[in-house]
Amino acid sequence: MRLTKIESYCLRLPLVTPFETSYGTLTTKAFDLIIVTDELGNQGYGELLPFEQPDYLEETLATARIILTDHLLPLLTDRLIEHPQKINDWFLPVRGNQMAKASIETAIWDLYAKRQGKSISHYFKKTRLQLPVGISLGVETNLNKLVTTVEQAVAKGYQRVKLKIKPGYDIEPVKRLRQQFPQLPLMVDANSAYQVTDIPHLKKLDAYQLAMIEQPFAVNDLLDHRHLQQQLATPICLDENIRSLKDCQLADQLGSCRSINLKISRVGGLTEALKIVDYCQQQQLMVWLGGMFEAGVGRALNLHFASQEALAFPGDLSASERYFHEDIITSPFSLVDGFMTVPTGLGLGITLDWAQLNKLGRYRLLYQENRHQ
Ligand SMILES: O=C(O)CCC(=O)c1ccccc1C(=O)O
Ligand SMILES: [Mg+2]
Repeated sequence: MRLTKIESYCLRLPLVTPFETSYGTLTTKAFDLIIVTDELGNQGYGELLPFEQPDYLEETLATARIILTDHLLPLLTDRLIEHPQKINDWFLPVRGNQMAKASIETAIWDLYAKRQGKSISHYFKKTRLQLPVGISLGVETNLNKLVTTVEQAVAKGYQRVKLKIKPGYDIEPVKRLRQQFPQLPLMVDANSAYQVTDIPHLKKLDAYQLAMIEQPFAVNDLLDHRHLQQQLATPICLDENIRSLKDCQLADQLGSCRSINLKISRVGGLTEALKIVDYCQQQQLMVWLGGMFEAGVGRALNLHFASQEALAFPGDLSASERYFHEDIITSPFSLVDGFMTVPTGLGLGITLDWAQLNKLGRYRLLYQENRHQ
């Protein structure tokens, strides 16, 4: 197949509740919807997901837009695409910038699946149609409010709770939640807020039967994580550290973690994400799906991907209404009786809400084939 047109809609969706992490507070999710069209008129969709600030990872939405238009699209637009698995290799001249790569790679996977008359799940192993999911909660220093929020999440059917922590807000909220919810699958995420000198303090978390502690140390620090894992009974989960299969192998073989938070965008797309799932299965390393405040298109992809039996632990995969007042697809995803349903239909199995896109988005034509060449 050939790409004849590449378009984007720049969007800014205000969050229903501001989300505080160890590094700052997010009030609006800005992202681009990428739309690719082939010579038969089929379309594929992907989300460009970096945050506006370089605080979670180095990439920002602005840098990713430049990488995409100036460096990635020229590697793609004149080529015949036989299979989306090839795209990662074509992108090798561009170092890093995984989220820019993933936006277009995932859009092409969607296009490819539609062209073949298949659901995207067709390309994954052992998928389910209904998924138990988890919720990721920001810092809430009023512990009574925190307990109420968790009660509400549990009542809605979320089956696992992740709490953001930071120095000065860690043991107390965890202790309180454990007292109130003795059986709840609970975990914490520090987003790199701690240092190796905090190890004695972090070891206190072992007392609360946490499912895991996510990314306590710096984004590129496998040695300190290894050091901590050797002294900690609770599994360490890596998020920011893992950008590729190689990163995953290195972390695993060093003993820096026992679990991987896999985000399709953070590892450069579906092809690499699928390789990571295979590796984790072979090595019996736990792997589960994380989130980037995806809107309907990214969330659909996440649902399909997380439906693989290999990702048994409930992901950061909440209903759309928990993040946004309005979405960009016609049937935003909801939680029913504690489960989310994977869409059926071709490709991602969703329908874009064009009225919403035109109302909320700023249109850009990124590429159009010149037929007269
Ligand atoms: O619900 C989600 O989409 C994931 C929430 C989350 O924890 C998160 C959100 C934004 C940036 C980083 C992270 C993270 O997993 O560290
Ligand atoms: Mg994380």
